[in-house]
Amino acid sequence: MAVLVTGGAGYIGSHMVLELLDAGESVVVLDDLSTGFRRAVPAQAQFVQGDMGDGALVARTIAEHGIDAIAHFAARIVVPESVSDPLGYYLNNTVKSRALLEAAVKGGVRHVIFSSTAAVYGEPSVNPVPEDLPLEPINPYGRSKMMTEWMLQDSARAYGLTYVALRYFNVAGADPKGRSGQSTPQATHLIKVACQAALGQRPYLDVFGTDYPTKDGSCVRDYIQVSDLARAHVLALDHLRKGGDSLTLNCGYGQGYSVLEVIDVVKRVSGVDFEVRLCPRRPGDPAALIAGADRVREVLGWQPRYQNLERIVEQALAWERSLAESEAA
Ligand SMILES: NC(=O)c1ccc[n+]([C@@H]2O[C@H](COP(=O)([O-])OP(=O)(O)OC[C@H]3O[C@@H](n4cnc5c(N)ncnc54)[C@H](O)[C@@H]3O)[C@@H](O)[C@H]2O)c1
Ligand SMILES: O=c1ccn([C@@H]2O[C@H](COP(=O)(O)OP(=O)(O)O[C@H]3O[C@H](CO)[C@@H](O)[C@H](O)[C@H]3O)[C@@H](O)[C@H]2O)c(=O)[nH]1
Repeated sequence: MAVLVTGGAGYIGSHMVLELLDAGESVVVLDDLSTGFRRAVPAQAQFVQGDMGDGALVARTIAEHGIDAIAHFAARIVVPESVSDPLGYYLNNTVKSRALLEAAVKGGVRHVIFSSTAAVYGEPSVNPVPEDLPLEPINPYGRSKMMTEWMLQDSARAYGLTYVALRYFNVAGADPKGRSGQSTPQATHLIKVACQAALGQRPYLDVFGTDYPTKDGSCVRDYIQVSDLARAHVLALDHLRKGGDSLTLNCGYGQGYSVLEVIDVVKRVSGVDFEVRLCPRRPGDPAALIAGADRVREVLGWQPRYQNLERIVEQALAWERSLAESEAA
């Protein structure tokens, strides 16, 4: 038995690969390296370079490696890009997920763990957001993910596979042992960008919006540490392999931090008072997104290990330093 990790050369997928290897699993990574990195895949994992939409390649990979479960991370993930290129997003995230699922069903794969997102909720009417809130995504990225959730639901009913859809809130930090982290040079994620500003790799940091109806006017988000998140996937896989039902679970800590609070923590932890510019709102940003986070703990017995923003920022800073050192070498 082996687990196929699509997008395993990317930020979150590479942490899942580490978590699976640490748990003694056989791992095969399928990644087209469009935003991922070959060096992010550890030597103990098998690597197949290719497109998850290539049904013949996926079928061959499933058969050759005896795949019983797929952890499906591969996607395009930049919300504003999905607004300017919706068909590109529906192709990669929805149409190619359909091809992957078809090959999985035909190849007898029993379980799928899917990377969904808080973006399926759009502008939620309540916070913390419960999983059963009606889905009203406000951009093509969120819709492309919602449709894949629907395909999974329908496929589970029709073909008997089981799945866990995990709706991530804001993912941050890096492997505590320094083996992986967020490597995308043009990443737009707040904690990454703030760490780059602290290390002098960016001249300043923009705060997008200071007039939101929140505690200090900036947006509030629930930041979950990436290895904690990967651990939830491993528990989800155990749950399915033991015969558990299909599930949809939020992944967050249930704790919100404003953009200005995050910046304060990055300044304090780094000891650098970098320049911050107050800017107009960024289109498409909901004011607040906090996970209703009880279900994942109750159903999977998930216990976070790194629920501490200072610690998450320390990991992100350490990773940025190591990236800078490896680029300089
Ligand atoms: N980063 C976040 O805060 C966040 C939040 C919610 C959900 N997610 C979801 O988590 C998953 C992983 O995101 P990430 O932050 O690690 O992004 P990432 O860009 O680092 O990783 C995506 C990986 O998928 C690969 N890929 C893309 N299209 C592919 C294709 N057609 N075939 C094969 N490989 C392909 C890329 O090369 C990359 O390695 C995505 O599904 C994303 O939607 C991320
Ligand atoms: O330079 C920056 C970058 C971000 N922000 C703000 O910081 C917050 C968080 O932004 P970001 O880190 O870009 O994450 P989100 O836009 O919240 O989206 C993330 O979290 C979503 C789920 O909550 C996922 O679906 C997305 O893939 C993932 O990028 C938002 O209010 C941004 O406006 C700034 O003010 N300045």
